[in-house]
Amino acid sequence: MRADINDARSGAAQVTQIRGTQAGSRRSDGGEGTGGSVAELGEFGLIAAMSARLPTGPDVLLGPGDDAAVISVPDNRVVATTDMLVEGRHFRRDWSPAYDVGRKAAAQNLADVAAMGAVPTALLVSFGAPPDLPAQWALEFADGLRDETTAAGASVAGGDVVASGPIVISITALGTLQGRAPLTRSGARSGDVVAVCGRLGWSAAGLTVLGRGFRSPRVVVEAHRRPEPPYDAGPEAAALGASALIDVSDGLLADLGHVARASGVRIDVDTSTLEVADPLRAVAAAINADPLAFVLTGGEDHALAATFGPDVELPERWQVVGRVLPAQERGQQAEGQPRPSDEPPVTVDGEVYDGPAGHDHFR
Ligand SMILES: Nc1ncnc2c1ncn2[C@@H]1O[C@H](COP(=O)(O)OP(=O)(O)OP(=O)(O)O)[C@@H](O)[C@H]1O
Ligand SMILES: Cc1ncc(C[n+]2csc(CCOP(=O)(O)O)c2C)c(N)n1
Ligand SMILES: [Mg+2]
Repeated sequence: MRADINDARSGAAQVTQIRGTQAGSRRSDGGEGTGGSVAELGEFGLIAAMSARLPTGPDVLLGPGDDAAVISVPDNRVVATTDMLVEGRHFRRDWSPAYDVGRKAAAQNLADVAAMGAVPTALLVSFGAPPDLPAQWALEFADGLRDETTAAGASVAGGDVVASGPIVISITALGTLQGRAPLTRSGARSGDVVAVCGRLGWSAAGLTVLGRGFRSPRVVVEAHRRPEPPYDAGPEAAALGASALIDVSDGLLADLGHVARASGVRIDVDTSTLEVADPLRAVAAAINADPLAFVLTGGEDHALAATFGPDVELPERWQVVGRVLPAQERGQQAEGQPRPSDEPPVTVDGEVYDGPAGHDHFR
């Protein structure tokens, strides 16, 4: 067993060596960053150029270069999640630089690991690109991936490249629970409070601005291009004894809906507790909309939303925004009323929210 690990470790060192050599030769023969397309780089040139820019840390025993990676599993369990980004659906090349798409692609996946109360260890990155994509785009994308992954303390263990129509990115993130129990969506209990750590509505406001052909307020455009999930708040929530946890990717109401349904409870959000930052107000005013809609239903900021028992003392960055209520009893329903399972599981100031709760890819 020990010997295997040692073999794998020495293998990883060799791979690093090979990657360094390949990247070096690419650079010296002008294949990288000279304005050529990914087709000119070729499949293996692209892999070499991208992987030379990506980080491998101690959990990756064998990184890019072989048929598969070998990653250590410190506590005998691995947290695994996968997410896609499709050009035109999740990002536009004229709205976001490649570097930011790399950061966002990593962030979206790393946040899902954090949302289990876990710490990310490694990413596997699949990248589909049209052959005429400038190689520089792919390399800057890799730089963004590298920086976000490193900031979260993880590595890129491998991936795949393929020719595609629009750019398609599929990332699998792995993580470790470090001996803790996973924080699922199903543990919320009536009497708990709902608390959020991170920004809400900023990315949606940025998307609105970009969609109307503007580039300001700059802070919301930046927030849309480059989310900043509070990764360490996931394990923190676990340590505080949270009962459920989720990242807000589709919208607060939509994602709290997942928690409420999985837990068999209702949740009421108290809008008086929600911070509506000035840039969100400015965007809403410009389009004659309600800025609260950004906060309640905007996705892609990847804040973490948790439920905690009422007696848990929360650090300042966790803002209590609502409470968990018992599921409505069937017996209380008047005849002809919708069955409890049809009731929206999340209300806003005690009322059913009038409008979509968040993003739905197929609606
Ligand atoms: N094609 C699929 N096959 C199997 N399971 C799937 C598939 N698509 C989604 N799931 C599962 O459904 C659950 C919800 O998926 P979803 O992509 O909505 O995740 P999310 O965490 O809610 O969103 P996000 O990834 O944006 O944070 C996850 O557990 C996911 O693994
Ligand atoms: C060009 C463009 N159009 C629309 C959006 C908005 N958007 C796309 S996916 C998503 C929810 C999370 O997705 P997933 O569930 O896949 O993680 C949102 C809010 C965007 N980012 N870019
Ligand atoms: Mg999620």
